[in-house]
Amino acid sequence: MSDSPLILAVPSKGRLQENAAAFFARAGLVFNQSRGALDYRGTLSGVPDVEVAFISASEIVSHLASGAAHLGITGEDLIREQIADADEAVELLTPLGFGYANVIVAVPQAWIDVRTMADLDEVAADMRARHGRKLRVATKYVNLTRRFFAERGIADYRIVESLGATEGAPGAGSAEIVVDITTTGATLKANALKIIDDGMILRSEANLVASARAPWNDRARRAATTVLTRIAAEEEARTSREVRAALDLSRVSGLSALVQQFGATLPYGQPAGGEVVLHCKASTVFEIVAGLQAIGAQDITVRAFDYLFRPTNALTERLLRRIG
Ligand SMILES: Nc1ncnc2c1ncn2[C@@H]1O[C@H](COP(=O)(O)OP(=O)(O)OP(=O)(O)O)[C@@H](O)[C@H]1O
Ligand SMILES: O=P(O)(O)OC[C@H]1O[C@H](OP(=O)(O)OP(=O)(O)O)[C@H](O)[C@@H]1O
Ligand SMILES: [Mg+2]
Repeated sequence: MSDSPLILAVPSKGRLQENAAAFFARAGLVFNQSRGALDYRGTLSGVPDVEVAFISASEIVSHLASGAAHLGITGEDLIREQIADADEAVELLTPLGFGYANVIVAVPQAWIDVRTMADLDEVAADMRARHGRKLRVATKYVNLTRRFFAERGIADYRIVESLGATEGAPGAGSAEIVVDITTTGATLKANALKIIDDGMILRSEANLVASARAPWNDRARRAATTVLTRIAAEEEARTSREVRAALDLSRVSGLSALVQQFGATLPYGQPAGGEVVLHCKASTVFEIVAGLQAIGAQDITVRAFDYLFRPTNALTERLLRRIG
């Protein structure tokens, strides 16, 4: 246990699989799945001390909660649903820009007078009073639903646990309303359902998540640092540019002002021999070029990188702060 490897849990199927694999590939992290595509375990090419677990997005959450995995990619919806003390158990290191899904409350379109959670509360009370029945909510997000309804003071309802095709429940007569995830809205539409105006429970996306309960021995820490450093270097590269120019050394004071104004850096020091190399945010590049031209710079080039390794990175810092 004291020198167990880093366990990295990666979605093996479903919506997140392809995006997660592409995300790691961009960071130069390539999986080796020795015994074919169904194999549950793998390694990372050229990164020692990492064991990759290929499991479903929902299993990844269980592994992170128990400490059976150190790092994983999964949806925030599943984290909030499956872990009661999520903020103690895990650290969301960074959102990943894919796997967007909203957890929402939806009712039949035919309920034209029901637009808000307050309207829904009235419907529920009414059903209880007139028919002695509770409003049935079909969902697999049982905990998120209970929390959200309680926060809004709605108590006259009953959850019908659903394991799939949740949106079909009202049509099938097994529930009146649903709580589920939606991305395009196509499934809701196909089932003649509409979202309640203030019925947004959670805006979710895929996250890179660390377990606070995994055995963070030195070997696992070192491996995690390698993985996170590459991920951060890819992200840093994507949002940064290098600008080079020929600059008369008498104009260097103008350069310092420009660097400061746009939060750029001179990573290789003050220009020597008339050549300037600066790094800046991609979004500021043309303003910096204009600024350089204004102080007489010539032959200005702008380049993107594959990776930009800074002395520290936010991902590693966040992990180390959390696991101590
Ligand atoms: N349109 C979407 N529908 C479902 N999940 C989505 C969608 N968009 C993003 N996701 C994210 O992907 C996660 C996993 O969903 P997915 O349906 O791929 O799981 P799964 O592993 O196939 O499990 P299951 O077979 O139970 O659906 C969701 O919890 C959510 O975070
Ligand atoms: O808003 P949309 O873009 O239509 O997507 C939402 C649908 O996608 C998911 O189901 P999935 O296909 O994963 O099937 P499942 O219910 O078996 O998980 C989710 O449970 C919704 O039913
Ligand atoms: Mg699904």
